Amino acid sequence: MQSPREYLRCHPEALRLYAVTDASWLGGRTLDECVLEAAEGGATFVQLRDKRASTSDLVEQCGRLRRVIPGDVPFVINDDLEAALVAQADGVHVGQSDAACEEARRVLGPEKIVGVSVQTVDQALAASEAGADYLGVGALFKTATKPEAADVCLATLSDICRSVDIPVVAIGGLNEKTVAALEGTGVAGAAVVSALFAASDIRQAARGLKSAIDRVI
Ligand SMILES: Cc1ncc(COP(=O)(O)OP(=O)(O)O)c(N)n1
Ligand SMILES: Cc1nc(C(=O)O)sc1CCOP(=O)(O)O
Ligand SMILES: [Mg+2]
Repeated sequence: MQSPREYLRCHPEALRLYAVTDASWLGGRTLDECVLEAAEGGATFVQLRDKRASTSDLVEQCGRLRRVIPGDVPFVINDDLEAALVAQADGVHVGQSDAACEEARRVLGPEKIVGVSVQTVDQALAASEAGADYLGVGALFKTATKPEAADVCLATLSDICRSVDIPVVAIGGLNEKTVAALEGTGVAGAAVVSALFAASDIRQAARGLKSAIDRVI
């Protein structure tokens, strides 16, 4: 059977509509039902992101989410290497203040996906050299989900895409309208939190986002 890492290498389009969870946008709905709706609407990749959850909470949430996420949709955990290892997630996403990419690779092994957040070309080259499978670049637009996120302009995003041969996803303030700005940048996809999980109809929001992304990428 193909490993998650090998699957992503063969199917970079799996990054097109990258759903990042955030429990604060769910408005009383369960995470499981929201992620199921996102997947049914066309989300192609899922990241479990819960900055307040303990490792054991993440492992438990991961077990429940795995049951609703289709088998061909890669599923990674944000930040927590131990949770990703214990829960047997498809991989982990780490930022510049988290465990280093090399450490993530050492802990999870050669078959899992390691995604790395970068904001500059130098960081992108370093992450690629360290064995990252894809890069997350943001924040492209201001976002209430993470108001403290540093700005990255579209020119830097394009430079990063040109400088590495691994796929890049953009993140930060992306919605059905703003994804149009990604045209021509070279990104493989858009990572989205609130435009999916704050929507009253998540399935419909995912469909709209997927169509909008397919028009520009
Ligand atoms: C796809 C994707 N890109 C970027 C990030 C941000 O990661 P990081 O900088 O580590 O910040 P937190 O998400 O941990 O607050 C991401 N999570 N996903
Ligand atoms: C989790 C995260 N990381 C970012 C970064 O720039 O690294 S922006 C962000 C939140 C994105 O949320 P929304 O889709 O609601 O704008
Ligand atoms: Mg992080």
